[in-house]
Amino acid sequence: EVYTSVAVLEDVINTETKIISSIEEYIRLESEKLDHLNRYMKRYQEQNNLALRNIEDYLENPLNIYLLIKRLTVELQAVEDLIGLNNVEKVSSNLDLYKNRTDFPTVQDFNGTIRSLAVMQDVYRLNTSAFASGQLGKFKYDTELSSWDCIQFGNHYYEKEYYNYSHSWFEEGKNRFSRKFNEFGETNAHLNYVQARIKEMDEIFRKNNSLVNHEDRETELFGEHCRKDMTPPIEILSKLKCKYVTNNKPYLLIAPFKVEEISMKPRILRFYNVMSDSEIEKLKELAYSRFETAKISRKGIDLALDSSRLAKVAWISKTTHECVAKISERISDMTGLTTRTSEPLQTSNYGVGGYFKSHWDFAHPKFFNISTLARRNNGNRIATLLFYMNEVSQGGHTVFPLAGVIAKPIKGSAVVWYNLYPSGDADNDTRHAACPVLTGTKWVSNKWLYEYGQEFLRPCELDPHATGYDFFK
Ligand SMILES: O=C(O)CCC(=O)C(=O)O
Ligand SMILES: [Fe+2]
Repeated sequence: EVYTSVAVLEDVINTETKIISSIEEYIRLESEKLDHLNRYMKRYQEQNNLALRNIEDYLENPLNIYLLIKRLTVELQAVEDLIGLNNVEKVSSNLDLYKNRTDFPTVQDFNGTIRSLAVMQDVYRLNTSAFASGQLGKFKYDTELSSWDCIQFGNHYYEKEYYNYSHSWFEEGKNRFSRKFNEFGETNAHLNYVQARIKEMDEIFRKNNSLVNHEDRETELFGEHCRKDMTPPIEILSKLKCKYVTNNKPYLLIAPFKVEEISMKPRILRFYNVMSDSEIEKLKELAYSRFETAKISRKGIDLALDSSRLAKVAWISKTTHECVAKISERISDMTGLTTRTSEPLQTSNYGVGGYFKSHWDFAHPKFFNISTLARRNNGNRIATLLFYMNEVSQGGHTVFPLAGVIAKPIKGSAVVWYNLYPSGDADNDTRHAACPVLTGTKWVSNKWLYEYGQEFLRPCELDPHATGYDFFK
């Protein structure tokens, strides 16, 4: 599918250009054919009218007889050939060529796009009329949805039994119908359909005596944080520090890491300027060609469920390019941990309204048999580094609903936290989500470090839930 990545859609626009040329070519061929037929027709008519004026006189002339026979044999055959000339096939085979491309959108993409836009509307509580007239957050685009489009959204919410959203979309569809925002030759049948649905839902509302809205629990949980202002309250803010960190590395004395605490519990840090613009461009390029296979190679304890994550991901190993190895070294310097047991870097590009519902990055003992996992892999995901590769124009924040923490994408920065206590116990408060991208796109890279190999770098402490241990000592 293509709607799960905005980057993939860039190519789709070029394919669309080619499709438009194909259709233009078809119209040109068909127009030529019709012009030709028109000329034949005119000649036929002239001759026929002439004959009809006085049939006997007409047939007196042997040349007319010759021409009559000619018209109805040789010429008619030519006309028939012209009518039968199949431009459709020629163009269809061209179109098929484009449609068979792996990045060509399908009807599933169309439905997926509606689904994700609906999540976006729900999370950001976008007003239906405003949304349909191109108002997305603080931006107003001059793109309008038609009556037909509104019906599609209405249907989507109807099927999910989100009746008040459904109702508002059908209402919008009705208004737009009368305001001639309709297309595809919509008829009154559409309007009747919309009115029937509205009536049906009014009935449901009347029976339930209130508006019904079955909001998705997970969406509700992180949505609340996605809508919030990102500045933490002053009493928390005043306790958070920032610092230059060298981690006892001589070369870091010259260019120390700029680190900021963004949460105390769980402890979450943001490192600034830890991925350069050229590294970002390189990673995007490497990721792009790996997006397809990435889905297949997704295995093990990646907890991402397809339905809960709307992004394309690529796994990029250290050996792929020197910049990936460099980033790995930097990660060691930042955390004081080894990357030897880590997973390859995961680079993701979010799709239309792309989001990632609340999850833990580690295999949670509640859902996984940790001892089998530990034997198979390098233990559990001890720490997460989340690199932001661009600034999202609206939305796309990372939120930690249980901790009440919001991290905004800042290009070149990385947000870092431990998923596990020094004892190896899970830190439930690290549960987090990626808010839908409202406008723009979002690129991130994740690095997950594993327990194995960290024994001496991050030793156990007496208190199993000790949080004293830090990335910067
Ligand atoms: O993109 C984000 O903000 C979070 C991504 C994330 O949580 C993940 O990939 O595990
Ligand atoms: Fe995550």
